[in-house]
Amino acid sequence: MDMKIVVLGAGAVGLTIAAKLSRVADVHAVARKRHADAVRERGLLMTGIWGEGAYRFSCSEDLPDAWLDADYYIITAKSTDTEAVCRQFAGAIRGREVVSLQNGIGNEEIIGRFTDRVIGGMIITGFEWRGDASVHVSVEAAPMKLGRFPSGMDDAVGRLADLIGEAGIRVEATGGIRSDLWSKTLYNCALNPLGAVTNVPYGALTDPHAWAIVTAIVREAYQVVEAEGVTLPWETAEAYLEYLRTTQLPATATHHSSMLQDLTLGRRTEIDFLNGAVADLGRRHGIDVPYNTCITELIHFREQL
Ligand SMILES: NC(=O)C1=CN([C@@H]2O[C@H](COP(=O)(O)OP(=O)(O)OC[C@H]3O[C@@H](n4cnc5c(N)ncnc54)[C@H](OP(=O)(O)O)[C@@H]3O)[C@@H](O)[C@H]2O)C=CC1
Ligand SMILES: CC(C)(CO)C(=O)C(=O)O
Repeated sequence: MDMKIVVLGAGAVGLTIAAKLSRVADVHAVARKRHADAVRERGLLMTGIWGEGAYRFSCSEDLPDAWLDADYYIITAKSTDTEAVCRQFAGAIRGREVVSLQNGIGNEEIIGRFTDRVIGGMIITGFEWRGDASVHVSVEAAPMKLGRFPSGMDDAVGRLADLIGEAGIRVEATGGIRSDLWSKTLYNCALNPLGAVTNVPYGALTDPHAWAIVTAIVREAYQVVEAEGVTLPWETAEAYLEYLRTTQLPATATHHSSMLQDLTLGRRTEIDFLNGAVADLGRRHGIDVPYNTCITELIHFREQL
């Protein structure tokens, strides 16, 4: 019997993941009406590095009863909507395997208030809207990571990773997902708000003036990660900055951060789950976090303009 997967809050990331998974599993995506209508009429249109095509799968604004026994519920709404999505589908996700495939720090903790089976996910691939239910997959810096939150490995994580791999997506299961979530958060904290306030793609941030700010943001965040007891693959902030500049940045140099896209569309950003979370935790640990505090305030100011 095929595995049953439900994607909740399916937008650029969620509809594309649903499309790929629909080739190897039974999939239902909960999306906004205009996307759901388009998926039903002509399928999700995908272009870019994950291949081209029209993918048909079950998609609606609600969660039909037939999907209340899904094996996995994957949340791909913006972090700002995690709480609302969990509340809306609380009856369905209680006691179920729920995966967060979102950016930032705090989503898994929110989901953990609604189910005791939380899987953390980290994805470092670019998904851009090209129209209703039409997504371009632009860049990819590393395989997706999946792991039991806050730590550990088990069969449920392994089975999901195998399925996602079968669907043709690069993925690795890990026993230390918090490390991956923080690694991605460092990347987003370093690049997203600065790219958003200056209206440039990531690649432009290697300019020495911009890089000085990136460096300060990362150094503060590094102290916070250490205080949180999370071990990252790089021993020091400087080692991470070198990896960011020479490996991660070139792979995504042309990308305009999702935060810039949010500001352009007049939407709330995920800043409180990125630099805002770093600033909050820093204050709790007694660490000075002026750069993360400043860039968080700046983004909140821009959100209102
Ligand atoms: N885009 C990217 O390249 C990447 C994004 N990410 C992360 O993945 C997450 C998702 O990003 P992305 O896909 O770009 O975001 P999108 O805004 O494209 O997708 C989220 C979708 O969920 C919808 N939604 C929210 N609540 C509900 C609900 N209750 N019922 C139905 N639909 C709902 C939103 O609708 P509405 O807008 O109307 O509220 C939106 O269409 C974020 O955390 C992001 O940071 C991670 C890696 C890459
Ligand atoms: C660069 C990218 C697309 C990588 O996942 C990202 O995280 C973002 O724009 O916020």
